[in-house]
Amino acid sequence: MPPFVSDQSSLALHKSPTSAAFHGFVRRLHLASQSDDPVILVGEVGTGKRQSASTIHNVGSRSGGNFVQIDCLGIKESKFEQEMLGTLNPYNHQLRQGAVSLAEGGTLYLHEVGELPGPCQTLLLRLVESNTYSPLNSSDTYNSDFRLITSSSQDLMAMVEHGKFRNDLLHHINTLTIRTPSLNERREDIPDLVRSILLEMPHASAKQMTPEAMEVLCHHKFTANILELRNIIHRLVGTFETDVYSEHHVIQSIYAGTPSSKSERVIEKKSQRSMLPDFKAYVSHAQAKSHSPSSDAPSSASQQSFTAPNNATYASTTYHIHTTAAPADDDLENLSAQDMADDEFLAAKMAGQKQGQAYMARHFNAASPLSTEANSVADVGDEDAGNAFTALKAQERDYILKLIDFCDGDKKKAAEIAGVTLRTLYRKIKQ
Ligand SMILES: Nc1ncnc2c1ncn2[C@@H]1O[C@H](COP(=O)(O)OP(=O)(O)OP(=O)(O)O)[C@@H](O)[C@H]1O
Repeated sequence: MPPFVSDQSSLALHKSPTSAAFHGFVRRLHLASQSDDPVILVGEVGTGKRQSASTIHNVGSRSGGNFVQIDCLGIKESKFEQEMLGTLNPYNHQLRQGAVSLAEGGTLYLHEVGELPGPCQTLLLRLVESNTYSPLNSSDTYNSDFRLITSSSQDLMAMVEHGKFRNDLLHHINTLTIRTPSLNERREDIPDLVRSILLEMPHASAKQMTPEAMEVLCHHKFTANILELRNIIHRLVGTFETDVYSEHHVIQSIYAGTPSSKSERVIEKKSQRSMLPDFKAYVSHAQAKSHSPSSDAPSSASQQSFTAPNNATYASTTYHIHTTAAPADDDLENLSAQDMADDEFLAAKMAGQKQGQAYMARHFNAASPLSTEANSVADVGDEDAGNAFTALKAQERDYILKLIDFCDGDKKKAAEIAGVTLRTLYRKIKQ
């Protein structure tokens, strides 16, 4: 593929960004656009490195020239040389221009420069040291005049330490280093990004999302950043025939990716691994909601049950999958005030008692996931109270075990969702 000469649109530098991370980043892009020094953009996959390079070009003094980009991923030495320097046809003496010539007066952008094989790194070093080049098959030497922008999603310093990247080349290309923030660091920008992605798509500009759908998206743990967000939005538009997307549509779009390449498959797997417990927690709440007698009523309590208790269901953005050590048995014997409050809460959840409902309304504003069964138990007469109590304990234990299962064994997460302490959770499954 020949070097790509692009005039693609820039990030809107004049638009005031929402998040502090993006604000600082845009300011650095703006400063870089005012200089002519080499820039290296470092950041995770899909954070907008390519787009940022084109922005620096479009806003800077070289915008009258071309923005020429070469993707260094998997490029072979001979190909890189041809693409960079151009080739003189020995038969008709026609010169096929390379990227260096095309970028004259403009910008040369090398995407994922860390992927360049050793000999290509040497070629690039010679070029940036001498500012001259000779096309293949030609003995003529030309002066080069381009601004160099590179990008990397790898740690080039570590690559230098491991002998995989030339130290001297790194020092030629990293005069200005700009880190592209990950989407997880700038979640406040997601609604704006969603709108701009929808606006770009044919027939999608009027589409909307419910607040709950946007909330799901804003709490998703992105592993491929804006690239992943774009895919989710495109999948939404391409899959569901509706003008307003719900959280169910969004969740399905997050999980319904059908990756086409090996690398995308890896990304998708990672994404699924990181989201699974939160998703399962969502499912458990959705199921509980649909079994609840009030599930169809659009009351604020049932609407909020997705985020309650403690906003823990999927609101945790730094959720890690891990196993949690159980407290020692002795610790479980001594009940604290919190333990007793938790007992009261769980008992209320299971029994549906009046004061329990008040307790839940006061503390969690949540509908009980077991309210159907709980109400039926609460209806029994006094003489059956002992049996009912034993049944409740069994249901309570069953509920917690199911919750732990939904959370892939993560008891801390299960405790968060149940709205009790980890200690209480252990006590409940032991009894
Ligand atoms: N500010 C933005 N607004 C809307 N879309 C954006 C923005 N920045 C990037 N994108 C889109 O996100 C996708 C990824 O951007 P880009 O290719 O620039 O990222 P990258 O870091 O170079 O990715 P990769 O490392 O995967 O090649 C592209 O489709 C791009 O159009």
